[in-house]
Amino acid sequence: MSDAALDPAETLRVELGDRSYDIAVGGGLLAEAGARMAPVLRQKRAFVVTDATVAPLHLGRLTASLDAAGIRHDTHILPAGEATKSFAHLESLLDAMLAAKCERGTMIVALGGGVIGDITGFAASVLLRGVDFVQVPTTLLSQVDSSVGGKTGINTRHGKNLVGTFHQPRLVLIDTDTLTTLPRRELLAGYAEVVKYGLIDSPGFFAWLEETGAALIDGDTAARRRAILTSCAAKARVVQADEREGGVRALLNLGHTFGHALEAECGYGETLLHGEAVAVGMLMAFELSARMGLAPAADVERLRAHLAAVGLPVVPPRLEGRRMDADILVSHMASDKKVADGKVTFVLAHGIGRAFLCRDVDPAVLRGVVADFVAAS
Ligand SMILES: O=C(O)C(=O)C[C@@H](O)[C@H](O)[C@H](O)COP(=O)(O)O
Repeated sequence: MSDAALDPAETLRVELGDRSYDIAVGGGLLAEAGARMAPVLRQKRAFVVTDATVAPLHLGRLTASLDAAGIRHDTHILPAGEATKSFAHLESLLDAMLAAKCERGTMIVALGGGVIGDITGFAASVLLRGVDFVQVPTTLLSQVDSSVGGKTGINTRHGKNLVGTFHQPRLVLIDTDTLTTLPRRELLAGYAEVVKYGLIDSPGFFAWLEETGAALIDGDTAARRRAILTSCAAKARVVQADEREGGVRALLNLGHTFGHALEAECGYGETLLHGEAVAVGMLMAFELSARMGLAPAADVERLRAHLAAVGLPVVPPRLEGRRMDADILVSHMASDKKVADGKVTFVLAHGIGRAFLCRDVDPAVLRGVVADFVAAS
């Protein structure tokens, strides 16, 4: 069933003063993209960025809608995958935008998953000192998380997303029908970020996911839409309260300090997808909380059981048959953006739905948690 068979698209608003924008969620929205973008265009011109996987699936519908709305457009296709979030691809993308003679009024459109949204948003934020962009996320992960909130960036050899900007989109257009072509592994990776919102401050949502998660993953369109709307609303609330991560926004990073360390060790390839790393990372954060006497062990087991039940990883992968090195993983955490005065701020939890920030993690307990997860791999 297409999501279009449900109610018409629903719209949320991210209130950020003159940087406010709508998030439209519904089935069939790609076909309406041109008309929906029209009110936020400064000129009838767009530059669409996508990747080699998404282009054959969805680019035609988007460009047809731009044609129908009389919006002239260029397109640029990047390779698919996390490795695309690099200085080299940023340079080639900016070069293509300049070669196409993009102007300050040209709308940059990111059509794809988190990688495309992050690098395209970054390019838009520096092109001609900043131009507008629209997020058209096509993966569950980008629909529930990365397309909202204005974090853009690329990875460097020092770590994940270490170079980037805050640059809010002018519109987020979520066509839930794009999930029908998403490989199950990608869908699951995005589902990890959905679970994250339950863990942060919504135990009722987590309980609903325990009931509904499997059906959602198997294709229940109403459940998918509800999960996307709930996640985007939760993210919008946090971003409105703390746009540039001076405090509470760091809660959205639950699982990411561990997750980014795992991704760095895996080399940003197909070995471990971002959402998979976040799944393992969230469990590590809960285990650390429990070992510090801050969270009930029963909640750690509840989280482990749910992640395993839907098919997400609960231990780090092996690399070419070998276990990762716990000390190297801990050393990656020193590059976390939440480091202040040389100390990492961790997102821990007093239990499901009760995340908080903690600056006082005992290094020996942390090392023990990482070592035990690695040993279980
Ligand atoms: O939007 C945020 O803030 C988040 O932390 C959401 C994360 O899920 C997302 O992966 C984000 O890109 C990570 O940000 P980073 O600052 O840790 O690179």
